[in-house]
Amino acid sequence: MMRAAVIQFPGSNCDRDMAVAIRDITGADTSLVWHRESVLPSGLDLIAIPGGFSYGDYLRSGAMAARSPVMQAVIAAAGRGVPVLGVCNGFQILTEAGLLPGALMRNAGIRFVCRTVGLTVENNQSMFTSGYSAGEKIHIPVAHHDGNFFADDATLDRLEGEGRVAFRYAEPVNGSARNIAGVLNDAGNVLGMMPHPERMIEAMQGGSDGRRLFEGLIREIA
Ligand SMILES: NC(=O)CC[C@H](N)C(=O)O
Repeated sequence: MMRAAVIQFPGSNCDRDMAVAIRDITGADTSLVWHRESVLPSGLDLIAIPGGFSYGDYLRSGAMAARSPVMQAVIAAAGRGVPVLGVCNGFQILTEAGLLPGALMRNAGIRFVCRTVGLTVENNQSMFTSGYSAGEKIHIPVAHHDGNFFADDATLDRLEGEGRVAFRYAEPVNGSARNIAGVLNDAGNVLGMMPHPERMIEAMQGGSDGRRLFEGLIREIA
């Protein structure tokens, strides 16, 4: 059976939603792991870093969480090829931990943005995006004040050239460079994205475009 872990930090608030999505869609044996742990459950097939307001977003969103003991284990697992999915605050934590390039700055419009946005699937060849077709337009909610992705032009060119832009906003949402909403690491086993796929897994939530990320992932991992 597939095994997954969802990491919890003080101030995480999407941890249970993420665990429910993973359990319901993939059937994985999913544990919640507190940030003070320095050892992860063995044999993990997926690590999820959920959304929220770790450490109250003080200093910079994700900066303190990135220095939690558990992140050393997450970095080691990512290095071994274990898939790591970071959503929203999770994306911020992954950039702060150096697992993904760039930074998430304050939204260009200063305000918190909380609404369902259109995304285009830029690369459907990754283990996280194989449930979509290339160029497909999907709808997934965002809820953040620091979603404005920044990287220097050389890094952005490299990300685009290597197919590491997984998702792009269909229209400007937060000032993100080149409307980037989600990026992959070099090896393709780490994805960070600001939109919340775990909040769009059944009709009751307004759609199921997020569900297909997890469905694609289970097929890739199984
Ligand atoms: N939903 C979230 O994960 C919020 C992320 C972060 N605290 C922000 O507002 O930018």
